Amino acid sequence: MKKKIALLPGDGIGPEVVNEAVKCLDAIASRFGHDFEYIEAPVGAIAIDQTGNPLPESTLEVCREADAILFGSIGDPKYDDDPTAKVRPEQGLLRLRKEMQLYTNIRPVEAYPELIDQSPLKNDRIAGTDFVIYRELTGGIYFGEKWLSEDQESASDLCLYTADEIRRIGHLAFQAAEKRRKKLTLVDKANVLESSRLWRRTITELGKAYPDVQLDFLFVDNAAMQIVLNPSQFDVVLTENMFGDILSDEGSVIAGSIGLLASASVGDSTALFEPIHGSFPQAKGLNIANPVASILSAAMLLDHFNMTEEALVLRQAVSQSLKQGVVTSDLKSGSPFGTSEVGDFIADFAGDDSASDKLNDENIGLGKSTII
Ligand SMILES: NC(=O)c1ccc[n+]([C@@H]2O[C@H](COP(=O)([O-])OP(=O)(O)OC[C@H]3O[C@@H](n4cnc5c(N)ncnc54)[C@H](O)[C@@H]3O)[C@@H](O)[C@H]2O)c1
Ligand SMILES: CC(C)[C@H](C(=O)O)[C@@H](O)C(=O)O
Ligand SMILES: [Mg+2]
Repeated sequence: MKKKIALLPGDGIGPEVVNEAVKCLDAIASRFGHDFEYIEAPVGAIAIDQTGNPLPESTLEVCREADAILFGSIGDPKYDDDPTAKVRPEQGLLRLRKEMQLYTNIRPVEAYPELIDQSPLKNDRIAGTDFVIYRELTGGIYFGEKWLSEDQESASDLCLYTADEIRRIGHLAFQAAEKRRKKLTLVDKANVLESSRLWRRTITELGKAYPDVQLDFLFVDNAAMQIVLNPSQFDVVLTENMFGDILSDEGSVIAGSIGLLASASVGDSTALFEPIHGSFPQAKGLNIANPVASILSAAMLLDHFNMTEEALVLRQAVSQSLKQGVVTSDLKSGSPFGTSEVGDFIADFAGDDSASDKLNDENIGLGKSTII
């Protein structure tokens, strides 16, 4: 199959981890006879340096014309350390999500059996954890009206949601729950926020069309605690933009590292696949970043292309790297393996039909049980 993939490596470790994901996609393409064409375009700080714009029109055009977007990460300390900067790398990602109407961000969170002993959390608490966060991605406080007073003594970010915005992600989250363990937890702050009460009313109403799905509600402060205390209670977690951002980083502690968590952003046009982590600027160029989140994002991209077997093979290869300890130092202190060695191992395994054909398909979760 011929597919056009927009590559937006971005800043910091973005180019390094995307490079490993592309290695893996190439291995899959040659094994299964696909033709993946990559079109690279700048975004974030590098795009500001080149054009003054964190999301140049030409990049947006490349994304619109692609069958999928593989995104690295954006962000640079020179902007993080300057609160007065008018143009910021993050605006490139936010505008891309908005322009492409990528209103649903899907972030699977799992306790991997291969890594469970290394988790900072107690094994018996996290064993069997397998949930997916459906994070609203184009509304809420991120996109509401912003202002800073002239004397710079007060500032505001408006959190605005419409029922339609809630319904469209709500449908996707209920459909995911129907295909999984039929439980949906809406996380909000309805005891305080009017926008959260709108979420509760709208999702409760929507739930009537999904009678097989058990709908629960949890305040976000309690949810933050439950995610580390008793994460296996969750199946699909539906939440607004900022709560989803925060809870997914927290969820990565269950997996063992934020360098493992992938995501898919879907909506009305070309879907985008990206790790949940940022540009980890301290690691740039050091060959120490974990490429697995980016590689598992590529597996979600394969699922999106309906290349189910290909996605499974790639996840099996990741699983082998974890089993055999071919991991970066975030997972095993002092590990001799860097970003590119881990990527090579996974790509070689995924591309070798004699190796991965022998494996049992069972228990390969790694973000699989999700509709995208
Ligand atoms: N989607 C994105 O592009 C995205 C997401 C989050 C943050 N950011 C940006 O990234 C920059 C840095 O932000 P931050 O330090 O808060 O978050 P970060 O996710 O970049 O890093 C936080 C910590 O997570 C760990 N980590 C992250 N990625 C890893 C990987 N692949 N392998 C191993 N360990 C990894 C490191 O210990 C790191 O110190 C900022 O400019 C921020 O705005 C971008
Ligand atoms: C960089 C930032 C705008 C982004 C977000 O908050 O959505 C990041 O934290 C993420 O999780 O993708
Ligand atoms: Mg985040």
